[in-house]
Amino acid sequence: MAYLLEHKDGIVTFTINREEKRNAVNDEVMDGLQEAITYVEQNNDVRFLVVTGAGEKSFCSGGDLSVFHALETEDEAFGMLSKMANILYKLATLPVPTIALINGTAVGGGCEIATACDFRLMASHAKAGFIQGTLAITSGWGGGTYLFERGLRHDRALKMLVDAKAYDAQVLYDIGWAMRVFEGTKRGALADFIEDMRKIHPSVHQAYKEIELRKWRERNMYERVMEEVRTCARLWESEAHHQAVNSFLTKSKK
Ligand SMILES: CC[C@@H](C(=O)O)C(=O)SCCNC(=O)CCNC(=O)[C@H](O)C(C)(C)COP(=O)(O)OP(=O)(O)OC[C@H]1O[C@@H](n2cnc3c(N)ncnc32)[C@H](O)[C@@H]1OP(=O)(O)O
Repeated sequence: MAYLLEHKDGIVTFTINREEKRNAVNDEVMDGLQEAITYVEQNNDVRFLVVTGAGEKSFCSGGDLSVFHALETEDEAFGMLSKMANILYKLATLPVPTIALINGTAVGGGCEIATACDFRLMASHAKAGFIQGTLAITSGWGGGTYLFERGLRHDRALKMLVDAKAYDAQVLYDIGWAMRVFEGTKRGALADFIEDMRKIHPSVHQAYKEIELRKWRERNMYERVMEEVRTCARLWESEAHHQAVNSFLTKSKK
């Protein structure tokens, strides 16, 4: 199974379960994340949604290039990108707090998933970055748009995007992208992080999230996310992008 879904003590945990592919996202993972979101929407006893990856090496390495390299044109790319962008928009606008429990490398779309969550807790050995630029594309699942809304200084957010490289956890904490850097188990880090929040009535959490979401609606977040998708789709069909993906896939096979 490409993902695991668990509901325990009010916490729904969605785990991308493709360690051998560094938890890359394929259609099954996308559908699983949608399933997790629908479950949270329909069950009032869910207090938190946690997204994480199996193992210790990777949180998520972004879109599965071995599958999505088959998408050649702008229209083909738009189909895949907008599917995940819509799912991440639902994740980002859930009424319960969402937590990216970053157990290992989070790059490309993996960094976008983490940015769509309210909070990012990072293992000290983990790295994260919007490395899409190395593939001659921009972020395409809405992550760039969320990044500019996450309260980081504008120059730091922009630098993350244009550097297109993975940063250490401590750097990401220093610039305000990661809220905590943890040693030890992710279960322990999560329990510690939600200890105070747990004591607060869920209606209060929902009310605060609604304040933030009202601001997002006023700022046309959904339309901006879809514009990001279109931009990425346009770059996707370039020769530079297809060459960069081929070069990654060929290197992997050696
Ligand atoms: C499509 C949407 C777009 C977006 O909108 O954001 C994207 O997400 S683009 C995808 C961006 N992601 C990448 O470019 C990441 C590529 N992967 C890596 O850079 C590295 O694999 C890693 C994540 C830094 C991990 O490095 P390492 O620990 O050294 O592992 P390997 O490189 O040896 O990988 C092991 C295994 O996994 C396969 N793999 C890794 N990432 C992907 C991926 N994104 N898609 C498909 N397959 C992936 C890799 O090919 C290896 O496979 P084998 O050679 O068969 O063992």
